[in-house]
Amino acid sequence: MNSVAKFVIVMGVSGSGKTETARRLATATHSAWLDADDHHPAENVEHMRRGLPLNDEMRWPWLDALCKVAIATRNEIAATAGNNARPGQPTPPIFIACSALKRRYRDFLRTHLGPQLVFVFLEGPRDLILDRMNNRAGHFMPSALLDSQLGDLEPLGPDEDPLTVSIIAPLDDIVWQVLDDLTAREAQQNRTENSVPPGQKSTSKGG
Ligand SMILES: Nc1ncnc2c1ncn2[C@@H]1O[C@H](COP(=O)(O)OP(=O)(O)OP(=O)(O)O)[C@@H](O)[C@H]1O
Ligand SMILES: O=C(O)[C@H](O)[C@@H](O)[C@H](O)[C@H](O)CO
Repeated sequence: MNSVAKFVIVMGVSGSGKTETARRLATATHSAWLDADDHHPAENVEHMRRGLPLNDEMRWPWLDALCKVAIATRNEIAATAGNNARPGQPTPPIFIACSALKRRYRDFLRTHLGPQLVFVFLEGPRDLILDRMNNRAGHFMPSALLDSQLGDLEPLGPDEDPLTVSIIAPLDDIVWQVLDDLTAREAQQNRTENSVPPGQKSTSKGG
């Protein structure tokens, strides 16, 4: 499948379905996935557990740690793929569940993870998200923090090559919408590359 993206970040507020979506995307493509929640410093998790929203200062070290893990994972996969060399077989992207609420966080992720990064924004009504948060068990994030999450949220702008998906749809539909879009991006990239005269081909596509 798609090789335009090295990383696909599933973003949105708490409870919008990032974890489930990223996990299912990875299963469908036999790829890896990461949950950004696993890379918060312990103080951040404790802060949220107590019902307090994170601020920028608390989010920067977390995003930095996440980038390091994402790059290490990508390198590990590339090394393994190299050992099993299957020529012409592109490496699927790593799927990452990460809130990435603000534009400046996404710019940081772009700077550190490179341009082959696609953001998928899970968009939905507050009441539906609240309901899903209240009905899931064993998560540290209190639903009382949803409004601060919505307050911080800066949806993808038109210049961010946005892929926005409604979370009203069942998870399987969301997964297929994302995969269809990634495939379309891949086809578009191939068309663009094939329209470039030989000798001037872009080298930006990598594995
Ligand atoms: N499209 C959907 N239809 C039905 N249930 C969903 C859908 N998306 C997510 N859910 C359910 O909603 C709950 C919240 O989803 P999930 O934990 O994946 O959200 P999240 O964005 O990762 O939240 P957090 O950032 O707090 O970890 C889960 O119980 C999940 O199974
Ligand atoms: O940016 C943030 O405020 C945090 O990442 C939160 O989004 C939580 O980590 C997550 O939503 C809870 O699971």
